[in-house]
Amino acid sequence: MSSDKDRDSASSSGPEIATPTTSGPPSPQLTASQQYPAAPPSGENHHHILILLSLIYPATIVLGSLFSIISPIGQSASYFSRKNNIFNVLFVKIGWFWTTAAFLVHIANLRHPNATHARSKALIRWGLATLAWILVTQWFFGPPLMDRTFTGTGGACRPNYAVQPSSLAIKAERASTSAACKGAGGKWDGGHDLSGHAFMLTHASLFLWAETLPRLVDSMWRGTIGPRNISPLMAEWFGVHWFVWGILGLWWWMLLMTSVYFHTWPEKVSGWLVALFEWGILYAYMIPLNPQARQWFGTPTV
Ligand SMILES: CCCCCCCCCCCCCCCC(=O)SCCNC(=O)CCNC(=O)[C@H](O)C(C)(C)COP(=O)(O)O
Ligand SMILES: Nc1ncnc2c1ncn2[C@@H]1O[C@H](COP(=O)(O)O)[C@@H](OP(=O)(O)O)[C@H]1O
Repeated sequence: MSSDKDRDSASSSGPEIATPTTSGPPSPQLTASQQYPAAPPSGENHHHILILLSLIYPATIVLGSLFSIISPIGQSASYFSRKNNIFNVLFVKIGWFWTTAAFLVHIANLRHPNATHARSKALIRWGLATLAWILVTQWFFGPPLMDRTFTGTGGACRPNYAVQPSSLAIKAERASTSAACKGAGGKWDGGHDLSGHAFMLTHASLFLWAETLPRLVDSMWRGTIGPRNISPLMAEWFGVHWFVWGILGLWWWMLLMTSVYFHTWPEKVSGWLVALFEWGILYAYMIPLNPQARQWFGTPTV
């Protein structure tokens, strides 16, 4: 665990400050009535809150999966058990787009004294999260990791000769990705089918929490302990945080629905575990514990 001393010494050579402190200069955009009467939560507090928040996702997978076994509601069809439900089609299926849009709205509104520098570091962190998403779900020097896991554990695209024209059946037989298999009308069958939804929804949520937590905590702190100037605070919630909260809420609900209606236990758990990988290295380990990493990747800020 890094101390605040470490953190300060790392940030003294650059502007990667997690939150404003009483010793640092107040943001020029804050009026006198908005100045901080006491220190807002430190980077170390953010780290602890982030680790606690990350537990929401395995808990959701466990609860959803148990519900699907125990409850008659979980075993019967519902709107959310349909793959073509509007939230799946319009949001989750292009989930990285929505996550990126919410993140961009957040960094466009940073009120850090050196917001340009803070934004460029945030974009580097987004680039790393995007790379992880691409490698797992889109492309890994050919088929993505989730499809390689599937074929590596004995899965394959099985054509249906009874109903498919032979040209399509041959295409299905040769398919090495789930997208190509589906396109050729085959059945992606037999291997460990890591849940792309469990991966993407957890990965995107953890990324958004890590990036926006200092600002969310700071807003909450100013709304309770800090200066009670309600109108700028309301403007902050509705102008900045609404999009992030909306996406985080929707991703949580859709993860619950995936847990209730789709996949096996091991497939959901492996999707969740893979989602922890890049996030865990960057946000749970390197940024809090390694001053050099903070120089390279910056620190999520207000
Ligand atoms: C009102 C305010 C609006 C503010 C708008 C701000 C400006 C927005 C500009 C945003 C630019 C974003 C650029 C982002 C680049 C992208 O990420 S585009 C890629 C979009 N694609 C996806 O998100 C696909 C996500 N889906 C998947 O990965 C998979 O479908 C899945 C979820 C893993 C499931 O796999 P299946 O095989 O389908 O089961
Ligand atoms: N919450 C959810 N709502 C609707 N469909 C979901 C879902 N979670 C998973 N699915 C569907 O279940 C299949 C496997 O998902 P995944 O492997 O990404 O977890 C996918 O079907 P399709 O690929 O036919 O769309 C996906 O759309």
